[in-house]
Parts: sequence; C-alpha cells; structure tokens
Amino acid sequence: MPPFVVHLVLAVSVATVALYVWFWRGYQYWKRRGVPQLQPTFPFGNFGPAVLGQTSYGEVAQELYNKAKGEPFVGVYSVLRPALLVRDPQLIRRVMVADFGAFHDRGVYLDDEEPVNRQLFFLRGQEWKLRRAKLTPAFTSGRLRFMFQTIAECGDELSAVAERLALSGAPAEVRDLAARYTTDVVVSVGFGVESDCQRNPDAVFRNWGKKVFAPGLKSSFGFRLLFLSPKLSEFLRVKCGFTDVSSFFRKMIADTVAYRESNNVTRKDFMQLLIQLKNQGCLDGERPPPDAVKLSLNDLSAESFAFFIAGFETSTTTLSCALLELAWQPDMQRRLQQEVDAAVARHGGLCYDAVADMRYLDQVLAETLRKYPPLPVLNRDCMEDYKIPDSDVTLEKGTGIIISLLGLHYDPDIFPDPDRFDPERFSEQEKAKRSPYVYLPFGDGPRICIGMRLGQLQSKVGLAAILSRCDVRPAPQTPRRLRWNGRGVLLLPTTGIPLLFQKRQ
Ligand code: HEM
Repeated sequence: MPPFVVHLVLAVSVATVALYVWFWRGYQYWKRRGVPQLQPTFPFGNFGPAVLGQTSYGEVAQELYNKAKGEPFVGVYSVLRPALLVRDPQLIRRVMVADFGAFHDRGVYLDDEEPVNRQLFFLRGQEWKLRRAKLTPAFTSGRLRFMFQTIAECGDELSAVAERLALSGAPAEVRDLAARYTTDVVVSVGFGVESDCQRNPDAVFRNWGKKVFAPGLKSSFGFRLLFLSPKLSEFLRVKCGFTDVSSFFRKMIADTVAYRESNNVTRKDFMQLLIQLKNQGCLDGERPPPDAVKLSLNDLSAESFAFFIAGFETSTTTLSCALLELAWQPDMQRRLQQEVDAAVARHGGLCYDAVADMRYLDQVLAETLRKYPPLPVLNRDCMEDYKIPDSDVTLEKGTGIIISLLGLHYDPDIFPDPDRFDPERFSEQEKAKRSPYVYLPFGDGPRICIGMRLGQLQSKVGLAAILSRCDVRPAPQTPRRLRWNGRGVLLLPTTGIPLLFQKRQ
C-alpha cells in the first residue's frame, strides 16, 4: 500500500475515534448533572430517525415521552445538543407561562439572510417582544368579527363545491379541498386578494402553498435541522428552501402596498393593519408603542408570509382530519349537523354569533386537535441558568426544552383510550378534571399561537358549511388511521384522505 494511503487511513481513523470520543463525552452531559437520560445513539442523539426523515419529529418526541413514563422530565440529545423533555404539567406551566422570562425563545435557527424568515415565529428576544406587541391587536376577537363576512363567503363557496362533489358521486380528496378553502380564507382576510383556489385548483396561491409544504428531500432536511440542531444549521448556513416563494411574496406585498397607497385604497384586512404599522408604528386607535419603530416593507413581507404559511396548512390538517373522523362516526356527524341547523335557524344564517353558539362543534374541533395537533412539538430555549423548583437540577443557559404534544395528547393516563375520537373529553366537566397544560395544540403563554382564534374560526366555518349541506362518508380507500410523513416538522399524512359526499335529504 503506498505510504500516502496508509497516512490517509490513519488520519481518518484517528479523526473518527476522536469524533466518537467527543460525542461520547457529550452524551454523558445529563448523567453528569444527575438527570435521568434516554440512551442516545451516535451521531444524531435521540433524534436519528427524525434527522434522517424516517419518522416524523412529532412521533420521535412522542416515543421519548412514552419511554420516560413516571419521570417529570428527562434528558435527551437533539443531535449533540442537550435538551430537557418535559412531561410534568406543572413544569410545563412554569416554562411556558410563569417563568417565561427564562424561556422566551424557541431556540430554532433563523436564517436571517432570507428576509421572509424574519417573522414572529422565528424572531428572538427583544425583537420578538416588540413585534408581538405590535401585531397582537391585529388578532383580537373584535377584528375577527370584522373579518367574518369574508370567511363566511369562502364557506359558501366551500359548501357549493361540496354539493358539486356530491353530484359527481366520486370520492374527493379532502386535504386538497380543505387547503383550497383555507388558502382562499387566508389570502382574502390577509391581503384582500381573491385567490380563487376553490374554483380554480391551479390558482397561483394554491401552487405556492403546495410548494412550501411539499417535503422535498433537500428543503425538508434543511427545515428539520433548524429545529433539531440550531448550531449545526448555523454552521452549515442551512436554507429553509423558501427562496422562490419568498420572491413571489415580496413582490406581491410591494405591489399591493404601492397600489393601495397611490390610489388611497383601504380594506378591512390584515394587510391594511400592516400598512398602518409601516406608516405609524401602531394601529389606528392604539397608543403608540414606546419603541416608535415602524415596520419596513421587508417586515411586512415576512409577516404576510407567516400569515400565509402558518394560516392555511395548520387549518387544512384540522379541517380534513375532523371530516375523516366524522365520516367514520355517523352518529357524531348527525349530532353536529343538528346543532349547526339549529344555530343557523336561530340566528338567521351562519353568522359569527351562530358559530359561537355551537358548543358541540367546539368540542369536535378540540378533540380533532388533540388527536392531530398540526405542530406536534413545542420548543423553547433556556435563556439563563434556571433551577427547576423542588429539584436539585439547574438547567444551563442554552439548554433546549422539548414538549411533546403527541406524547401528552395520547397519554392514556390523561386521555384514556387515546386512539378513540371522543368530543365528550372536552365537555366542561371533563376539562375541569385535568390540568390545562396537558392539552396544548396552540401552545401557551406569551408565545401562544397568535392566529389561534382565526385558525379555530376558519376550521369551524368550513366544517359547518360542508355539514349543513352534505353528509360525508368513508370511501372504500379511506384510511382508518393516518400515518405521518417522516420528513415533516408539521404533521403531514403520508396518504390522501378520500371521502364521499352525499347531498343531505
Ligand atoms: C388550527 C390552526 C392552528 C394551529 C393548531 C396552530 C398552532 C400553533 C402552535 C402550536 C404554535 C406555537 C405556540 C407555542 O410555541 O407556544 C403556533 C405559533 C404561531 N402561529 Fe399558529 N396555529 C394555527 C393557526 C394559525 C393561524 C391562522 C395563524 C396566522 C394567520 C398562525 C400564526 C402563528 C404565528 C405567527 C405563530 C408564532 C407566534 C410567536 O412566536 O409569537 N397560526 N401556532
């Protein structure tokens, strides 16, 4: 063997051993601190199947939650980074609400060369705090009531589409149906633009939406790494894969703002509120914030992009999974239809107050979000050394925090027979029996989902609109149980959800 090959083999062997020893030492971190840990494997720690795209992030975290049964928290390794997987509802409350000051960031890497990433979900520290304060007034229930008519019009279109599907008699793909409806809602209440996705399946916004969430090999790997290993993502300067969608959004926003400003056009949508934040630093009627910072055009694009991607995919999953469950449980479907019919008759139509009156619809939606939380893992970053109350453990600054929603929502000690779809779990009596920190589909605390009410409302209107005109039934190929795409950070089913629609008698 030539000497340079011998040297090369030696160098590679020494480097591999050194790397292994380095990882091995890293993987003793929790043991050294006296915290029980789940056995990691080289080189991806406890998240190998998620890094490799074999099992979804949500399911890997759920498995870790299940393995740690009986422990209030357990140490894990997200690649090499020590993270604490928290199971105890009291500690979850501390992290998310009571001691939020020590955990205000998500600890997800932000690729800030991409302007549309500089949005609420990814922002950190003071920048996040100021942006959140500016945007919060745009999401109050008063503003939602204001936008209701637009959502209801999209709902009317959805029930017309459902009736046409009933006439055709062929199974329809409800994920696509739901995505076209939620895209229409988000684009019209967001930007005052008719996206026309329900009438035209090839509409431009639908295509961009598909592109963002089609988990291609490279972009989905990059996206997973942002959550799983922020340091490695930073080192590799990982991209989210949003570049062309981002260019489309930046141009769309710049054109819309220029058009409205030069023609003095005002509309009752999110964009109009963003324009106020750009020109005044606060919304009309609000007290100017202490920072007096105005949003830039790039900030507007970033928040509009966030509104679009956070707004349509989460509600698409919710609406389509609710339809799947109701198709398999005709009694629940009938009960819900009776409630919808009665509320619509009482209020003279599907108005905001009619939806607010639908108690059972609220329970159906809550149970759907228990079984199918679209964002199944909550992340926080420990921002300062933090002593866990009633323990000898002090978390070091920089430690990750992981809360598994699938773990909590499918824990049989909390939700008995967890695979069963049962809206009664969300009656007032049942809710009063458990801690609110075991059910967190929208997160909690100051970083709770800012669009929660909009997400709930558009899902409810969509369900009510369909069920007021049609019954949904399983088709021969309808899955009993969904499986999740291993490449997704969000829950994305591996198969479609085909259902049959029948016009109600
Ligand atoms: C069923 C629908 C939805 C679900 C299940 C959902 C779920 C979530 C969850 C779990 C979080 C993380 C919360 C935390 O870490 O505590 C989140 C954050 C967020 N969501 Fe939603 N979401 C939904 C709809 C929406 C809608 C309609 C919008 C906007 C139009 C939206 C915008 C956001 C934003 C901007 C954040 C980041 C908030 C921050 O970091 O301050 N979401 N969402």
